[in-house]
Amino acid sequence: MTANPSILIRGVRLASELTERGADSASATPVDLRVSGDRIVERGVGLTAQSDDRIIDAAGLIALTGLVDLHTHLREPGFEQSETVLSGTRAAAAGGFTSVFAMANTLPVQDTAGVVEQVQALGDAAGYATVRPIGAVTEDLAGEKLSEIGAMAQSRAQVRVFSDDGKCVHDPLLMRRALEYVKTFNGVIAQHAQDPRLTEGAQMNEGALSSELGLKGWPAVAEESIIARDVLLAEHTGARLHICHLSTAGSVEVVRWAKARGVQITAEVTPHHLILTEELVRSYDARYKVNPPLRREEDVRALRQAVADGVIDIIATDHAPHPLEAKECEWDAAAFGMVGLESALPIALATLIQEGHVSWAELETLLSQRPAQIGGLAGHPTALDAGQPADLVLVDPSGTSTFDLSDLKGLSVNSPYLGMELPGRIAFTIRRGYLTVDAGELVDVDTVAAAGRAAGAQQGVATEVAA
Ligand SMILES: NC(=O)N[C@@H](CC(=O)O)C(=O)O
Ligand SMILES: [Zn+2]
Ligand SMILES: [Zn+2]
Repeated sequence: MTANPSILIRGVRLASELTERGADSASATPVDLRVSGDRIVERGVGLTAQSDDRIIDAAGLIALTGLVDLHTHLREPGFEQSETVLSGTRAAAAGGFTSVFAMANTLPVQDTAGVVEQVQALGDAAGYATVRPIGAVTEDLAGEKLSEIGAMAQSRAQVRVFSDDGKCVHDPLLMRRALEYVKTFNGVIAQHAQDPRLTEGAQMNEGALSSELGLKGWPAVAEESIIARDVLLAEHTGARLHICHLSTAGSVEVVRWAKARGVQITAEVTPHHLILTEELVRSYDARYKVNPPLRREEDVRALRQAVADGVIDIIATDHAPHPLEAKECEWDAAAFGMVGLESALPIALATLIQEGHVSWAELETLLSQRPAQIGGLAGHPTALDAGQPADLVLVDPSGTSTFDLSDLKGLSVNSPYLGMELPGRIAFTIRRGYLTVDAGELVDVDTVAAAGRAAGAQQGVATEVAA
C-alpha cells in the first residue's frame, strides 16, 4: 500500500496563539507545518518544500486541532434513511471534525460489545473521521437494567462514554450504580437531563409563549432538578458526570455550584441553544423542534456567559438527522432534533468569537481539546506541533456566506440555518495526515477510504516497531 503524500502548510496562524478575546486574528505570527505519514513532523518559519509535497497556501487561515464532537447521532444501525456512519462522518469532516462520539440510540441500541464494535468498524472503513461509539447506560435504553457496560469498555471499541441520550436515566439507583461502575475505568456518564414525569407530552419550552401557542410546555425545572440530583450522586460516588445539551440559566447555576464544590462534572451546550430562541416556534416550522427545547433570550445570554466563564466546558452539536417526512408535518407529530455538524463552527464564530466571549485558543479548547479529554479520546493531538498526530482543521474566518442545502453533506436536511448568512468556512480538514476536505470541498469516498487504509496500515507498522 502506498503511503499518503506529505503536506506542507504555508503561513498558517495557530488558534492556540490567539489567546486574547476580541483580538484580530492577524495578531498571531504565521508558521509552516509539515505533515508526513499520520504526524506533524515539522513546525517552523520558511520550511523548504520537498519534491512530492502537496503545498497548501494557508495565508489568512487559522489552524485548530481537529474538532471533536462528543454528541453526534449517526443513526446506523437501524435508521439508515436518516444517516449512516459514512454520511454522518462526511458531514463531520465538512464541519472540520476529525473525531465524533456516536450516540447509542440506534436499532439495535449500542448496548453490547458487538454493536459498538460494528459502529467503530464502519467508521474506520469510511475514513472521514474517528468514530468512538457511546454505550447505552441501560439495556435497550429502557431505563430498567444496566447494560453490559464492562463488556463494552473492554471490547475493541474501548467505550468510555455511556449515555441513554434521547432518554433520561431517571431511576436514581440505576444512575448511582452506573456512576460507580464507570468510575472503575475512569469512564463517564453523559446524562440527558429530562424528568419524564414533568415533560409528558411536552412540545416546547414552558412559559407564556407555550400558553399563547397552545402547546404543552417543557419546564426548565425538568432539566434542572435532574442535574441537581445527579450532581449529588456524582459527589457521593466520586465518579465523573457529564451533562448533555444544557439549555437553561438555572442549569448553569446548578453546574456552577457543583464545580465550586469540586464535583467532577462537565457540561456541554449545543450551537443552537447559543443562538436560537423559542420565538421561532411561532412559525410552527418543525425544524425548530428540538430536545431540550429552544429557550428564552435570557437563557441564551446565560449560556454564552457560562461558556465565557468556563462553567460550560464544551460545545457539542447533538447532530440529530431526521427524514423530511418526520419534519414536514404538524408540530405535535414532528420528531425532535436538528442537524448541526456542518454549521457548528460558523455558529460558534457568530455567537462566541465575534461577540468577544472567547478567544480562538478558548474555542480550540471548547471544540477540540476538552471534548477529547472528557471522552478519553486516544491519538488526538494536544497541540499543533512536531511529533503530534496530524488531526487538524484550517478555518477561513473572513467573510460570510449563505448557508444552503449544498452545505449539508449528510442524508438529512433538517437544519434551522438554511438561508441564514453565517461567518467562516472550513477550508481544509486533515485526519491522520490526509485530506478529508480540500479547498472547501469534501474529498471523494474512495480516495478517503484508501487514504484511511494507508494511514491505518502505517499505524500498524509503527506499533509493531515500538513493541
Ligand atoms: N436532540 C433531539 O432533539 N433529538 C435527539 C435525541 C436527544 O439528543 O435527546 C435524537 O436522537 O433525535
Ligand atoms: Zn438528549
Ligand atoms: Zn442527542
